[in-house]
Amino acid sequence: MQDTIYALASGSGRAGVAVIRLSGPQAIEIASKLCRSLPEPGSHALRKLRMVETGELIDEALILRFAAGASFTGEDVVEFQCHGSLAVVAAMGTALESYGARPADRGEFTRRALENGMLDLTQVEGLADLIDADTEAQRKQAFRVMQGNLSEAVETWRADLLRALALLAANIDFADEEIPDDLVKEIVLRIKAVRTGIAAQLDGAKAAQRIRSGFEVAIIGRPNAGKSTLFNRLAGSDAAITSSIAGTTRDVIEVRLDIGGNAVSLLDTAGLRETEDEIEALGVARAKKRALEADLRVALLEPGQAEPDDDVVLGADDLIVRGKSDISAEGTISGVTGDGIAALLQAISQRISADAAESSLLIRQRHKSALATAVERLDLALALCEMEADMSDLISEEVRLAVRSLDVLVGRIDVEDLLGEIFSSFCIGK
Ligand SMILES: Nc1nc2c(ncn2[C@@H]2O[C@H](COP(=O)(O)OP(=O)(O)OP(=O)(O)O)[C@@H](O)[C@H]2O)c(=O)[nH]1
Ligand SMILES: [K+]
Ligand SMILES: [Mg+2]
Repeated sequence: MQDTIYALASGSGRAGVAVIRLSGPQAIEIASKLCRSLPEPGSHALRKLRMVETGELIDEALILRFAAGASFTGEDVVEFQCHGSLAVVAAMGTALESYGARPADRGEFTRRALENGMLDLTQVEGLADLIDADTEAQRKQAFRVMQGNLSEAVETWRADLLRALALLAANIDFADEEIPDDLVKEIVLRIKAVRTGIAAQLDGAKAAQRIRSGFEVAIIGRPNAGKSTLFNRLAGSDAAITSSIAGTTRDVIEVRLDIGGNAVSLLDTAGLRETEDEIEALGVARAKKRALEADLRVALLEPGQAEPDDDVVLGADDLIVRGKSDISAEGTISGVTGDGIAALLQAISQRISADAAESSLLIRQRHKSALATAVERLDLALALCEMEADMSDLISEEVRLAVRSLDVLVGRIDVEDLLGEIFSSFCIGK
């Protein structure tokens, strides 16, 4: 029999209310000892909680009871909304353990939800992201995946491919006879439709992962252009050292910001120039590399500089700003006075939002890999469909392998290998 597990599901420390969740085959029995009569499944009631042997009162709590099959884990679940003191939570733990429950491991409630089919693997990943969400875009994206939007898409593709397989099986039954054209056409149409749907998701994978991990924005320019000063102004802190000595910044310095509802990693970089200084040269190399990899570059020009140098090639979307507007007539921005900062943030926000709008539901690298494999298989299948000879057997095999990739994606197969990694990021009580 499964253990019955409990954990504090709300944040730890002093609070108005502490939510303690109890789940497992003995949940009802254990909870009944503490509060004599439980509310009906699917309802709640206020109850005094006491130790059955001594009659000692622990707390008065709101009890929520969920029926097996209609709870988060799929098991019998009782939630106690107690007073949120450390002492009440500790006393509840002692009581629950004395009646046979044990503390839950990290992510154990969610693992049970997965095992009981309440969530699939992508939904678990969406849930993990929702709990970690800092920005509005992260929340929206995680919520969609947790709700099962990716699962639904996968199930639709899977059903279409299974239908294609059924048609192929019928095709094989025609053996040496002429294969009906219509049948081949329908098989090809179905495979193509699925391929198109998957490809659209793959197109948005990069943006989806950027929403999750943050868009990188690199400030670049000549030494002493005022990059670090601008960086500190945008970051709202003194994260980077600034000075009048050219070549002050060496390492890439990074701060996390929320710009217009998107997570951004803002990068300060070494001033770009030819230099004899070995360490500064390393810094310049790093600056170039990170600037090229970044999603957006902000080229800061020094007074008198007509256009950006070509150390780092800029794209059409990259931003060019003229610095030190407090001492230079052509300047548009000043890290010292804050002039033009709002407009720069607005421009960054606009570009990132445009990228973010392209995002799909593929919030993990493994989603992308699984679907890329599926597309490869479908492309092979489609190439085989073009052949003169009857390739039904080989086509079926490729389609089956594509279905297999979809099954891996939602965790229908090969799930065990992934669980450790996925649940290690969960907190206790989830
Ligand atoms: N007047 C004025 N001075 C500025 C402004 N921004 C930076 N400075 C000055 O310019 C000098 C260089 O500033 P930094 O922010 O260190 O420049 P940097 O581009 O990071 O320099 P490196 O890291 O050496 O490449 C310092 O003396 C700053 O005080 C500005 O907007 N206006
Ligand atoms: K400097
Ligand atoms: Mg600097």
